Order: sequence, then structure tokens, then C-alpha cells
Amino acid sequence: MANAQFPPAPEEDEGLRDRLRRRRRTEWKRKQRGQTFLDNLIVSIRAGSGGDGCVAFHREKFKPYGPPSGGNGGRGGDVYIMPTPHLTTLSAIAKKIRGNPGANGQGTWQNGKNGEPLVIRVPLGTIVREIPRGDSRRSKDEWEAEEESLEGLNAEERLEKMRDNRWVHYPRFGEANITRDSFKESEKSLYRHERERRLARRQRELEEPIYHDLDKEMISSRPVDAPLGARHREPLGHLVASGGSGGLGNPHFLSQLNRAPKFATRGQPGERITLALELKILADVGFVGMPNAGKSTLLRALTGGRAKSEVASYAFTTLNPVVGIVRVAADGTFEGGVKPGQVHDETLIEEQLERERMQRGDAAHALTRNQTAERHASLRVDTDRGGYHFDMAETFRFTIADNPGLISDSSENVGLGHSFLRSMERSLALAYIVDLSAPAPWEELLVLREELEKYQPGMSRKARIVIANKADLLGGDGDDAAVIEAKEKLRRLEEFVAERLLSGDGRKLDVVPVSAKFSQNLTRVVGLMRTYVQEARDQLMAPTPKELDVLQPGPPLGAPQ
Ligand SMILES: Nc1nc2c(ncn2[C@@H]2O[C@H](COP(=O)(O)OP(=O)(O)OP(=O)(O)O)[C@@H](O)[C@H]2O)c(=O)[nH]1
Ligand SMILES: [Mg+2]
Repeated sequence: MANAQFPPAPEEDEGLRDRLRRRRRTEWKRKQRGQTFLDNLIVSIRAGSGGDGCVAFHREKFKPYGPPSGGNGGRGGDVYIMPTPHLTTLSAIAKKIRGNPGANGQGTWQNGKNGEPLVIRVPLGTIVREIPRGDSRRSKDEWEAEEESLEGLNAEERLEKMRDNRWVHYPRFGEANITRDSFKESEKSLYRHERERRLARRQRELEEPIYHDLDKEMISSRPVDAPLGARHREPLGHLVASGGSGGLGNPHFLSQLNRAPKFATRGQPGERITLALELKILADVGFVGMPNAGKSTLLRALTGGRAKSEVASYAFTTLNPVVGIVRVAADGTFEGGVKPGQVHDETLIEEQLERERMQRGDAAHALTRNQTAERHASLRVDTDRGGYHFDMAETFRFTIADNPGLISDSSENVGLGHSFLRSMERSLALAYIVDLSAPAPWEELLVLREELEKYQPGMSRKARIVIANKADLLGGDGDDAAVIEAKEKLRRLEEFVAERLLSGDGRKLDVVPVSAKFSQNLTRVVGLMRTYVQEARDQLMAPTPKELDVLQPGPPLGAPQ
């Protein structure tokens, strides 16, 4: 029997397979040397094309020759780009984006509907650049695309195809139209307009290429006392590609010479733009540490398990930066930090426990979301939403970023490379995470600082705190010798930090022993981080000396100089 040789995989095998799969992924990522961090993306965008104009004539009883009545086409939808704090990676953004087309015009003067605008949502901290002409990553613009489709045709065929792309004819009048002078005139003027548009576009590309540093959320600026029913639009973001104009219906071509124009124009194609997106994550505090120091565990502990970052006992578990939000109450407690007995273990172990819990049927009698909603129907608030109970308590929030492990030479792109360091350039503060159970945790610190400096001189000055993790592993079972040894180790670490590491303003770095896994001493960490973030934010808000000059009253008019 074939099956006897390969028995069906039991639970353990499944775990093993999972582990292997994850390891393979890590290895693959390491081989890429960090080139596959999703912090850069090229997107080619086509705004919606305009709808075609219509050729029609009005028909009515006793009116054999009604006037031309074709409606205009609708405008193609514009494409906007808008930062949102709800995204933290570029992974959800499509590489090709098409705007909504405008609808075609119809008879009896019915104009086509305009295409709805399309909003590309990108994470806060994204930098948007237009890729210039001549760059190989740029995709073709609308004229180059047409040029390409005409390749290999002779002059006559080209002309015919170009006409096809631009004109709509009344059935069976195509041939007759193009010989008419009035058509030729219109065609000439259409090409002239097109050349002007093309020129203006090139000029715009050269003089003001699209560039946006999307580091602020765009909030609707509706005044709170606006009258009811006042017209109001939510912000769409920054316009990056405008939709094509709609085609003109045949009434537009009515003239003394041509009383019954039998042609209309097609809609123009939407703008085609290629943008390079670069993500510089905007986290207030960035974690820096060797692989396996417990950065991901700490992120989960500080966010009450809400930020999902993978945790495992091998190096380079984390492959991309992950951002989490820390919510702090007035008394210094933080969301998720209050649950007693919660352990943040390795992801696989947690998944296994969860699976067992489900199989045991522990959640079988729990109310479903709909049932609980019914219970709270009078309140009509989603009280089951994660974090709801903390909404009232929250007085401050900041974001933290878990990063892949840093190893020596990583700024030369060994290991996972330095790509993610770029995402930390804009953090307000950095936190070193070291493994206190390692024989000499202080040595790690020098390597980490070195790496930061190698990547960008001065970057290590943002470091404000050393978090000595895995403190639970020290002190043995509480016997005196081990406890004394642990205290001695911590003291050495503190001494080392005091002597060798200083932050940007010459202050000592704080040293805090914690256990991320068992959520110990984290309130202290949160409190300290909060002060760093607050200070840095205040500094950002403070007026610059130049602004202060403006604020100061000048000498009174007519006073001697
Ligand atoms: N005993 C103990 N173990 C911990 C603690 N924090 C983390 N660990 C364990 O340390 C191992 C590594 O944790 P991670 O959070 O994945 O470490 P990391 O720094 O994110 O590692 P990379 O993503 O590879 O850089 C896991 O097995 C954790 O369970 C702690 O406070 N105490
Ligand atoms: Mg990690």
C-alpha cells in the first residue's frame, strides 16, 4: 500500500512544514539582499478616456430635416493620489491603474456622463515622483502609444487609422465626409489643438514634474459651523493624471457651409503618467536591534497584540518593517498592557494554541458579532471593535516601527540590506533593543550604532533609549547568586551606555530592562517613548528663528532708523 509508506501528515508534520516554508521564504529574501522590500514601486497610470461624441439628427413628425442633435461625450475620470494613515505598505497598490472612462454622447442632445474620479490611496510617508522622459522604467504616453500602434503602416494607412481614432461618422458617410472642405477644416484645427496640448504637456513635464511628499493626512476643511446642506466635498488628494476631454457631438460642427454635419469627434485618451512611489514609513519611534533580540515581540506587546509581526526563534524573521500604534491613557497605562498573564509567544506556537482552542470548542458558545450588536442595539456603536474600550481612556498615541534585524555590514547590503533604514530616516526617535540574556549585550550596541552611522552620518543621534529585553531569562529561579549576577550585568550595561553612547543633544540614553514576552516593565518604556515623541513633536511645531522675526513687532513708523 502506497499510503503505508507515506502516512497522512499528523499535526506535528504540519507544524514542521510550516516552519520549513517560513525558513525558505527568509532564505529567499536574504538572497535578494533586501532588494525586494516593498518600499519602492513604479505605477503606470492612465486617466479615463473621454466618451465619444454622437452623430444624430433630430426626428419629429412633419419635420423631415431636423437639426443635428448628437450629444457630447463625457469627460474621462481624473486620477488622484491621496495619503492615508490606514495603510503601511505599498503592497496593496496595483502596478497599472486605469481611470474611469466617460460615457459616449447620445441622440437628442444627451451628453455622456463624466467618468468618476479615481483615488489611489497610499500610505502616509510616501514620496511620489514622476518618471521623466528617457527613463527606461517609464511607460509610453498617449502619443507614443499611438505612434507604436502605427508602426509598419504606409502613409495612407496611417492617415486612415489616425482618422479612425479621432472621428465618428454617420453610417455610410465616412467616405463622403473626408472629401468635404468643412471636414478638412475641422480636422486641421483638431490636429492643431492636439499639437498645442502635446507641447504644453512636455513643457509641464520639464518645468514642473509631479513631486509630492505625502507626509500629512489630508483632512476635510469643512468649517464646523457650515450651514446645513452646504455643498461640501471630501478631499480627493493630489491630481496626477487628468482624464481626456469628451468628444464633440455633431451640432458642434454646424456652419453656414455645412448645415448637416455627419461627423463627430471621439473622446481624447486620458493622460498617461508613470510614477515612482517611495515609502518612507512615518513611525515616531523605530526599533533597531540584532536579529532575534525580540523587536517583533516587543511591538506586539506594546500594541496589545494588534500589530501582527511574525515572531520566531530564528534570525531574520521579520522581512519588512511593520508599524503599530501605541495608545496611552492619562495614567500612563497603554492598550493591551493591562491584561494580566498575557504571554506574547512565537507566532507558530500561538497559532497552534489557537487551533487547539478552536478544536476543543472553547468559542462555541461565544456570541457572534451580530448577536452582540443586537444586544447593544440601543447604543448603535460597535462595542466589539478591537480597542473600543480604550477609546475614552486614550489621551496620547504614537506609532512604532518594528524593523528587520540589523547586523554588522548591513549598510553594505549584507543580510537584509539597508533598505529599511531608509524608512527610519524620518522617525522622531530610535530605540535600541538588545538581548540582555546574551553574554555581552553591550557589544551589540556598538555594532548597531556603527551601522546607523554608516548608513547616514548623524542618524545614531536620534537614539534615545536602550531596551534590554528578555530580562525574564536572568535571575534563574530566584536564587541569590543568579539575581546578583543579573543585577551586575544590568549595571555594566548602564555603565557602558553612560560612557559610550550619547544622544544628539548630549544626553545619556535611558536603559530599561524589560520582558516583552511577559509584558514586564513596559509601562516605563511607553512613558519614556511618550516623552521623546512629545518633545520631538513640540520641536517640530516650534517657530523657526525666521518666523520669530516676523512675529516680533517692528520699530514704530517714522522712528529714526
Ligand atoms: N524569554 C523571552 N523570550 C523572548 C522575549 N522576547 C522575545 N523572545 C523570544 O525571542 C525570539 C525572537 O523574537 P522576535 O521577536 O522574533 O525577535 P526579532 O528581534 O523580531 O527577530 P528578527 O525579526 O529576526 O530580527 C522568539 O523566540 C521570542 O519568543 C522575552 O522577553 N523573553
Ligand atoms: Mg522580528
